[in-house]
Amino acid sequence: MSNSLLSWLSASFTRKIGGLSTILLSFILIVILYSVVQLNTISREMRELAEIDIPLTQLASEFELKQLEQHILLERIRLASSTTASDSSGQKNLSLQLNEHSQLVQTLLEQAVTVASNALKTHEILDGIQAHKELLNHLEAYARSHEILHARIAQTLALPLDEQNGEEFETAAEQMDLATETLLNQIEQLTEEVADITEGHEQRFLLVDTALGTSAFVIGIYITLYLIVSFRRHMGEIQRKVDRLNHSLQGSSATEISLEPAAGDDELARLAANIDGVLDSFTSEMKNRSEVEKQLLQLATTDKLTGALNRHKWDETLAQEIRLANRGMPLSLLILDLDNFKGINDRWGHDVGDRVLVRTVELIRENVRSSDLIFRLGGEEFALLFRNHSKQQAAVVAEELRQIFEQLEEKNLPPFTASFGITQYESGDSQENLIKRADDALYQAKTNGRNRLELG
Ligand SMILES: Nc1nc2c(ncn2[C@@H]2O[C@H](COP(=O)(O)OP(=O)(O)OP(=O)(O)O)[C@@H](O)[C@H]2O)c(=O)[nH]1
Repeated sequence: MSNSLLSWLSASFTRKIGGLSTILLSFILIVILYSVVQLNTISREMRELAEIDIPLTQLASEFELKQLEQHILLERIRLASSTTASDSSGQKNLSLQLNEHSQLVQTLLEQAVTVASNALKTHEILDGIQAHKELLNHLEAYARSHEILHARIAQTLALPLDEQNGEEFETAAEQMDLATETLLNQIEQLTEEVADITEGHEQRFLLVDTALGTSAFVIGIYITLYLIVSFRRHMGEIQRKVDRLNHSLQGSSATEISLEPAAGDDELARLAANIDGVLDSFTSEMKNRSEVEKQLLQLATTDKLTGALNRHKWDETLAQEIRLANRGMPLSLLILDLDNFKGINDRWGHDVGDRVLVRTVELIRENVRSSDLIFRLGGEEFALLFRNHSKQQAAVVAEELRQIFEQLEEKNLPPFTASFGITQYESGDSQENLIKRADDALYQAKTNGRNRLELG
């Protein structure tokens, strides 16, 4: 249980919203289904109530009328017996009317019994089955007692209403009135009871529906608040991190940042804008870094004065080029040393000497391929590596350079010459072997008079 709660808490925002929305929708669906079922039941109850209640109420009204008529008839009989005791034809007439009246009452009773029986057979929803059963029993009992009482009254009326007979008449008449009144009360009570049951159902439905609706509303509010609070919390955290990152990329202090979004700001829009800022800063930072790295690499591998590759790069590159030459790619090495450079320095000064060194590299670069590598080994000594060149091809280039130096006439630059020692990679050569052969050739060129080239 706690595990599933933990996994839910750490689930994605989309999953959380989906889960909570499913709960809310299920709840609302239950409320709707419950309402539909209850409303349907209540509507059927109302229909059934109308089907039973209306005919019973009508019958009850007719009973009331019949009771009144019966009362009047009995009164008339009493009156007739007290005033014209000898008029037996009037009494007979009234007796006949009472007979007719009694038959009408019996017909009404039969109708009431039919209504109550039908209610018992066809209506299943109302809880008033027991009450209807009781009413049916009452109706049947009343019908029997009405028949008996009427027979007793008729019997008394068959004779003159003397004192004894009159008493019997009064007793039977009173009992009939009482029985009719009791039955009317029972019918009224039943319809009220049934109405109360339906009303109770309605109230219960309203209560449960209100409770469910309120619960759905509370869940909805809770979900909304939860989402808002979580959203704001996560958004605040992300915002703070982005701000800090942005400021640290821009080199300012993170503590100076206002963390509250500006009033009316859309948090997501603000976050997107800040991420853009971070990306911009990051991109320019990366650009600066790669620029710096490039500069550092250049400083580490090139000679500051001439721009030629330096001694450190020379060792690394020569080893690499020898590995390639070992696989069959021709490689030639040329070592070039300016002649009597000390004399240039002495005569023209160190700065002029520097300019000669710079110009030497420029001239070399202008006259070799871009794939040929130029190194300053130290002082006024340079090395060139020619890939895919034999030493004869390298000698052609060296001769060109020699002539260029020799013939160079430039303002602010003294004349100068150089000597060249040239060799090529032989199978199994080490770095030292290769360099030594070139050095020896250079030495040879120097001893042979300078401003010349020798092959080793
Ligand atoms: N201007 C300048 N001079 C340098 C630099 N590095 C070395 N030198 C000078 O180069 C000179 C080299 O002199 P040497 O080794 O005697 O050689 P050289 O005078 O050229 O004589 P050979 O090589 O035998 O023809 C020294 O005087 C160094 O001070 C530099 O960067 N700039």
